[in-house]
Amino acid sequence: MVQFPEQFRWGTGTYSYQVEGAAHEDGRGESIWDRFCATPGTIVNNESGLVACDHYHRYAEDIALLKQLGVQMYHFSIAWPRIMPTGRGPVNQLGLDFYDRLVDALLEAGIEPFATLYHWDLPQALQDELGGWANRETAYAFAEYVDVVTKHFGSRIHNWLTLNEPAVTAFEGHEIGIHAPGARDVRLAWQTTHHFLLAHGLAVPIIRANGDEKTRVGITLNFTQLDPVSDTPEDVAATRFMDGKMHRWFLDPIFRGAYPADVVKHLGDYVPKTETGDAEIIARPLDFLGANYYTRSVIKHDPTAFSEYPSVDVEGVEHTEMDWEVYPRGIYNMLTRLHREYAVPRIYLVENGAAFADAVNPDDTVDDPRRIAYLREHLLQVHTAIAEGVPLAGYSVWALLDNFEWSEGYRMRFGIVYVDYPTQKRIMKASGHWYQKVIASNTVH
Ligand SMILES: OC[C@@H]1[C@@H](O)[C@H](O)[C@@H](O)c2nc(CNc3ccccc3)cn21
Repeated sequence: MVQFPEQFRWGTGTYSYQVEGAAHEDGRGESIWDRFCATPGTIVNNESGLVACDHYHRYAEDIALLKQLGVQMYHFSIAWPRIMPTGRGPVNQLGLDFYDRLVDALLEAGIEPFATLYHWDLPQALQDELGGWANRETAYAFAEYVDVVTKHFGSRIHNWLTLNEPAVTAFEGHEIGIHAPGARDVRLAWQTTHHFLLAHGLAVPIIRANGDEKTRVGITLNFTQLDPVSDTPEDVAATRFMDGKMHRWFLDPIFRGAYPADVVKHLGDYVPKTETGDAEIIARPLDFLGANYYTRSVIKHDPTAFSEYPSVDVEGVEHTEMDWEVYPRGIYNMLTRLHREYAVPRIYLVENGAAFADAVNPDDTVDDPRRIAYLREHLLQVHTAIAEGVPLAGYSVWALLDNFEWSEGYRMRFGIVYVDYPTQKRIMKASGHWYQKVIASNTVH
């Protein structure tokens, strides 16, 4: 049994496009994910977030679940297309009204809102008019949106995350093409990474100016344990590059003020175009780093690869429904690395969780022992990292609810609460009851 620190905060989360639904309600504009999902063949079963978990209408019921769990914090994202339906200019009051209801209900329940300003749902109008994140202008449009939102919520929301996982939305969305907007252009993908980082840096002083003495700002980056399939120089170099692409390309400009030289060298003339002053904007000091961890990837050299090296399957070890290896030691490695190499002032673990094939029993219960085991093993590693001095302030399990899992649609269930989509009925899974006890006792057995 391990005891977590007195002030350690426990949470969970959801994100706008994955749970809200109400895609055409109350003035919400189209997002690039609406457009992407409408393109046949992009999403399993051609599903979309049009209805999702109907959280837009059922948020009070979902907050009651948060209260039942006993969480102290709740991660959610604000949908830019609800606030500014065309991405710039006119503000949609009904969009602000929804998040007013959500935030006020959270505060009423004694739950700290942790708001992410961008979780991949760019207004489609900006994709049409500017080319989306390929255009530097979109970073400035993001800053305008951030100003509107933080002016409105700055006295009630004190923990802000500018972006969720710029690496994932940059490369899955613009290089691999399995996320919105579905581009497959290496040069464009790397250029978007710079515009995401610029957007982040532009947002930081705006959030502070519109907040108060309790306002804290961060960004959420995703981390995967990366190991070479062998110790050959080629496999080691391929792994080092992928660590650069997925991790150091974002950590270094934010915490060290410059892109990592080895990646810049590798990219050659594919390196993003930047402007004087960008580096200083991107490196504006943060109060905390949000970190997501799920799994390990074992990387193999490929002589034809340039920007993406392949990973190999690891046989004989547990995998989740996403075919992600269960590798708890990786969360310890990630946390201690951030502390050792980047001296991050404070860290929140924003997402950690697993998709398993959950099913409802005849008595309306859901047994998910594999998820309990996954969470327990990762939390034990988290505890070891904290005991070694990592300034981890809180942990949030992904996710509160089963939800729209991007290109996988609804077949992947990450929730500690089961969602029966045809009826929208919520059922707390065994992992939810287990997590409730972890929070109440602040211990993991
Ligand atoms: O896939 C589970 C969650 C997803 O639902 C969240 O919206 C997103 O923030 C999230 N990020 C990761 C980590 N990495 C990742 C890698 C490749 C594709 C998608 C996500 C997992 N997840």
